Amino acid sequence: MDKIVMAKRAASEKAAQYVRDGMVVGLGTGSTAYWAIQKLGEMTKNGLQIKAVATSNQSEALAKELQIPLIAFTDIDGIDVTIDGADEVDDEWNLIKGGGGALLREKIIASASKELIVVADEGKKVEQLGKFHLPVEIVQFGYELTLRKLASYGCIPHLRMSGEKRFITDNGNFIVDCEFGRIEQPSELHVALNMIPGVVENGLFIHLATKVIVGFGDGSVRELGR
Ligand SMILES: O=C[C@H](O)[C@H](O)[C@H](O)COP(=O)(O)O
Repeated sequence: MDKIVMAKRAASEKAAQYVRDGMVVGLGTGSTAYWAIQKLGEMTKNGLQIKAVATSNQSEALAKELQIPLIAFTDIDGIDVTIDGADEVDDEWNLIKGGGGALLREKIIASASKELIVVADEGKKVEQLGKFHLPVEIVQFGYELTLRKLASYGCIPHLRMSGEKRFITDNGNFIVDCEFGRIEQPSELHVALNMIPGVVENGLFIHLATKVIVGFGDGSVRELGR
């Protein structure tokens, strides 16, 4: 198995150990969270009793395929634990997410979770956020204007494409990948970007992660301390 895949899988399988009978579990999105969902599928097959909510149509489909029981939001008060990946994690455990375009649903579910366990390969750990272009979900109407506003915050905005077409999120919106280079003040930027009319949500996850598990190419894992 490829070393990065091994790292992603190891971190995800470690995170799954925190899931207990009776929990409501948030299923993340992406190539790392994929392994957590796989592991939870195996655990439910072996008798683990959980109910899950998914952060994307893709993860929901995978959960169904693995026969992980899903529950409607109307039937839960909150979420016990969510396991999700990240594109970048800094020393404060602030994150950039949304590389797969799922940031809005991910943030709604992370915000409703008592625990957000972030699973990542070692390449995702950074000292400062911003090398990865920050994904921002925007409504389609007037997107040219929203792009200009985003640029006024010091980034080069790239409207995300999927082949020849514009990428459309599960919520019917566009994604703009904002090239900042370095993000000096993530908390302030997070608030400022969400104030722009047309912006639905941005991929900065500030103080939401409660645990970060990093996987390595040799299959070992490390839980980060703060
Ligand atoms: O929109 C996608 C999510 O935020 C992913 O969790 C993030 O992009 C990390 O994905 P991956 O585990 O595939 O690197």
